[in-house]
Amino acid sequence: MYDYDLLVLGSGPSGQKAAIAAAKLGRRVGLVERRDMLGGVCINTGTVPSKTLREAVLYLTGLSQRDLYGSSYRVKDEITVSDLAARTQHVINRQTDVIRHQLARNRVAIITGTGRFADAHSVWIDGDSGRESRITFDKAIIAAGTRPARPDSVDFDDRTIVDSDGVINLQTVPRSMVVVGAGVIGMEYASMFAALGTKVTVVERRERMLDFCDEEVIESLKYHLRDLSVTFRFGEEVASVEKHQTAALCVLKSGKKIVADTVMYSAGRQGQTDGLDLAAAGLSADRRGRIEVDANYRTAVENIYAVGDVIGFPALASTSMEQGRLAAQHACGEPERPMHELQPIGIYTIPEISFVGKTEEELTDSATPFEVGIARYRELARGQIVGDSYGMLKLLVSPQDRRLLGVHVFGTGATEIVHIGQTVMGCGGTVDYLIDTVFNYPTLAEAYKVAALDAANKIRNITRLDR
Ligand SMILES: Cc1cc2nc3c(=O)[nH]c(=O)nc-3n(C[C@H](O)[C@H](O)[C@H](O)COP(=O)(O)OP(=O)(O)OC[C@H]3O[C@@H](n4cnc5c(N)ncnc54)[C@H](O)[C@@H]3O)c2cc1C
Ligand SMILES: NC(=O)c1ccc[n+]([C@@H]2O[C@H](COP(=O)([O-])OP(=O)(O)OC[C@H]3O[C@@H](n4cnc5c(N)ncnc54)[C@H](O)[C@@H]3O)[C@@H](O)[C@H]2O)c1
Repeated sequence: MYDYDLLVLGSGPSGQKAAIAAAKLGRRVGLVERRDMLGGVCINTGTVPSKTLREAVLYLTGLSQRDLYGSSYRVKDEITVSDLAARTQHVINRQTDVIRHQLARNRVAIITGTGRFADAHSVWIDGDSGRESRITFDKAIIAAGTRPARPDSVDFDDRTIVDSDGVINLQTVPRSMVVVGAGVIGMEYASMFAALGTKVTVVERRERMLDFCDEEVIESLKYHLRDLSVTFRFGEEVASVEKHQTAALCVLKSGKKIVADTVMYSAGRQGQTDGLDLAAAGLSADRRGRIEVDANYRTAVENIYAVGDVIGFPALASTSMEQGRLAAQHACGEPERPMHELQPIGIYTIPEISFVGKTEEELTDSATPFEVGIARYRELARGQIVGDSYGMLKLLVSPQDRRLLGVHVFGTGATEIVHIGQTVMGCGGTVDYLIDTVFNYPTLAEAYKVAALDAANKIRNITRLDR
């Protein structure tokens, strides 16, 4: 008999949910994780620390209250790294505790150490004691996640030249910072440091940033960040980053040089598969360390699954959890429904962005007619109360069957209220539901009614002429 019915490698969102789902189905489950990494990248270095840091920044800088109390309003004048770190560490500790208890009460055995395949039914565990132990399993789920990519041309020292793991351990709030890569990670941190008063320069190889989002929303984000003194260098590639005595020097391919106290390199991530000895199990990974899977998250080896960031796009905590649960259900022979195709995106820049469904650009490219309905927070009582004068909600509506095709939100609570639109869309609802329903007042959710009426009015005007 095998030691475990199911062995999960990695305790990030996908690994946790996989382990608990299998345990609920009565399987004997083991979960392998390195020391001090319970909860994965998500809890320890990625999602949760960055989102906690953002809350601390928003609170201490008083940024979100300045519309109400004036541009000099601050909760604390000199914000130190320890002010920020205290809150982050508190949340990490609490969340780690929650995960440990959840796993324990579901009788998932936590095996501390680094796993690598011995063959397709066993792994070696290196538990730091100098001796490896061997564990056997019937089925395995690889949930090993990713780490920041670290090119040789960048002189990382984890003090002045950091990646997104190192940025949460900076010793001081830098006066100036270059952010390499305007992806989600780059833009979230660029927002936070700009809010703290750091002079941020963002260097991005492409001509645009976050091009999967609504263009108007990204224009608004750029406007807000420029207002916080952020400089954008689009269409520019970083050739190398050099460490000097007191600062770092960023050399661009165009010949430009930028000096900054800190450089944060956030230009992509790499699957953590190099230490797994995949070949021993009959598996392989691509150049970026990713493992290929089928629609059931099964790898090329029948009893081994892979989930989360290690399988690539969309590489989000939100989707990873679902992948883990679904893979475990499949591995346990339990019937399951596929993940709903409508998946939200939440980007925690300052201000935040969230959307679900199509963008205007996608609809135009596919020659799908749509009408736009807009609500501006400054016209909502709740928008005035919270002091958000820039927020907006945009609905993309089909003039043919009146269904919602996309929901785009920018500003306070965007990542929360997007789910109202997602639910309507997911249940096949139309703009008429939003018109006919009653919303609490005063709320930001009321934006849905305002935008729905706006879209319906425009559709009516066109239909009248078009008869
Ligand atoms: C800065 C940042 C911010 C982010 N913000 C968001 C966000 O706001 N929303 C969102 O949805 N997503 C966000 N993400 C993405 C999110 O963190 C990931 O999608 C998610 O953590 C992936 O989960 P996972 O299950 O693949 O494992 P991960 O969280 O990547 O964890 C993998 C774990 O596997 C362990 N492991 C690896 N190899 C082995 C081995 N051989 N033996 C034992 N253990 C091993 C590692 O130690 C690690 O703990 C962010 C990511 C970063 C970096
Ligand atoms: N809120 C969220 O959901 C959230 C937050 C953070 C991260 N994440 C996830 O984490 C993953 C990684 O994010 P990321 O931002 O590191 O990667 P990314 O690949 O999305 O972005 C990297 C950016 O860097 C640019 N780039 C690459 N090399 C460059 C160079 N030499 N010079 C200038 N620009 C360069 C690329 O063009 C790209 O735009 C993503 O999958 C993302 O979805 C999600």
